[in-house]
Amino acid sequence: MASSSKPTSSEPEASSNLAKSFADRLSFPADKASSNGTDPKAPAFTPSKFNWADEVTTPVKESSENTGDTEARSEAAQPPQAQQPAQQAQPGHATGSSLEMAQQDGATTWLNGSQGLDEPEFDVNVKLADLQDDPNNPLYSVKSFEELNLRPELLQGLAVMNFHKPSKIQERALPLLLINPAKNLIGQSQSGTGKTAAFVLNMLSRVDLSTQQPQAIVLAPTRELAKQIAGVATLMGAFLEEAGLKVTEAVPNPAMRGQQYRGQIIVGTPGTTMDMIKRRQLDAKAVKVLTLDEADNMLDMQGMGDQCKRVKALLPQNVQTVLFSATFPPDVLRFANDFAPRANQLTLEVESLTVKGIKQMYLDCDTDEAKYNALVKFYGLMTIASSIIFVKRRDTAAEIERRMTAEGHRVASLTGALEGADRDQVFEKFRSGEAKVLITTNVLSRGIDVQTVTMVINYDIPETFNHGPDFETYLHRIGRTGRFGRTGAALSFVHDKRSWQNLMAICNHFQVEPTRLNTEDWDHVEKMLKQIMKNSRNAVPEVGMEG
Ligand SMILES: Nc1ncnc2c1ncn2[C@@H]1O[C@H](COP(=O)(O)OP(=O)(O)OP(=O)(O)O)[C@@H](O)[C@H]1O
Repeated sequence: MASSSKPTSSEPEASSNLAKSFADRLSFPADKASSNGTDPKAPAFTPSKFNWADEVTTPVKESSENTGDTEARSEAAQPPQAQQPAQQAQPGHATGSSLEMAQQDGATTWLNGSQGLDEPEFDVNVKLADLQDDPNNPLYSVKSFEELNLRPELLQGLAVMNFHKPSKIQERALPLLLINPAKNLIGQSQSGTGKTAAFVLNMLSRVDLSTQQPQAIVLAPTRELAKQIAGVATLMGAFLEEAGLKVTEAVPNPAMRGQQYRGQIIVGTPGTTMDMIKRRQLDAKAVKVLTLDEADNMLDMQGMGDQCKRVKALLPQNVQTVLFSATFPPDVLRFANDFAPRANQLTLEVESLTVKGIKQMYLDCDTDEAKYNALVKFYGLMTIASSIIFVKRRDTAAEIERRMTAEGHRVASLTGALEGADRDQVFEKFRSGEAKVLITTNVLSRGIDVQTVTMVINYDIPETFNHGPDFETYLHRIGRTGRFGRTGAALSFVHDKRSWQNLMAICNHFQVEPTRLNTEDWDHVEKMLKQIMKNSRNAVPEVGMEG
């Protein structure tokens, strides 16, 4: 539901007005004197579990290295290891097994195919095919992949993945990407709408398979996301393997020390990719496509912008530059235009950015410690298929992991404190379903595509460095659920004036009105959650896109 007021800045005064206007509408004190679920006088909590997992959405896939723990940013601490998630194909020599996987053992659901949808109890009105028939939906498509003159082997790959029709971003971006002579593209589309397939198909269409010299490079902010993209390219190109297709990861990996990086498609993090080119382990002379996924994050000069610029400077001048993200804040968009000059652009208005299938809620707590109690109550209330808890700091992640494990929950925690092999292992534990709850920092806020995720929790509201609201991170975090037309829920915890103001500023920015869950009455919370999920499943998402 869109609010009528226009988004404003994160300045304290603007925020407190916002908070007040929300408070008026939601009967909630703007100064957050706060009511609460930790109140000893609150009605006794009786956990009559309902099974969220049964009721909500679907299957599994893959993952992401980056951004922001509080203590450490980014890719810096990413040593080695190339362990692949059990279900993910081994880039470079993947295809036989990936195809087998695609054809048996429920792999089609893992491959996200539209026919692989395992419809939840309330999901009667939300069928992927229906969503792709709605012109207002970002998944809408009237055209077919066949019309794009793709290599026949790619059509076979798409069919195996159960990609029957292109989504709106694919339908619009692909003709622009595939045009000859190649043109640069800046593409924006909501989270979970299929941007990966768009840029992967472009690369797979352009590479010359008679040589294994690198010809296309994708840069992603995290180890996990690079691996995920490599997995998609390998699967989509499975039928080209015989013709010589090789997809190679450029993430920290001791096994590659001194080795040559071969393969037409290289998917890596910017630091490793740059190092490999500089050390001449990666011959970039023939590279004709450079793609940046999560491009606004990648071009952020406080983050990886410098590394990306340096990689680009090492490539041939006429390289096709392709930038994709769900978010392009205006200042980054200007920078993106310098990085990808004269690019065709597909962008969205800010009010179109949220995925309507994601129900947004918040819980009000008295103190930081009260948030933990509320978290535990919340998890006691229902069984959630898979969920991600986003926190600001590594030590918070470790503490929640310790306490939830002690309470018998199957949790995993992945922060920048972990390195290569350990990261892969923890993430695989979550992706495979062995751990139902992933506790993480912003390191995994972007790009991860694990379809069983039905709930995202903002234990800490995402903040910028100066403690203002971080709009983009919020959007990417909640976008870990509600993938490709599925429904999901996002629950944000507020506990003081700043967290409250930041959340309200974020909601106003994206013109959404979050539902307040009243922690004074957990039975009521349970009823509301049931109702919310039921309604969100019956709602048909409506989002437009500018051409
Ligand atoms: N045409 C299609 N038909 C069916 N499923 C698709 C299609 N295109 C993409 N998907 C599936 O949709 C899911 C989301 O796709 P993807 O990860 O590319 O989203 P995204 O737009 O890159 O999201 P984010 O902004 O979060 O990175 C994936 O599981 C993918 O396999």
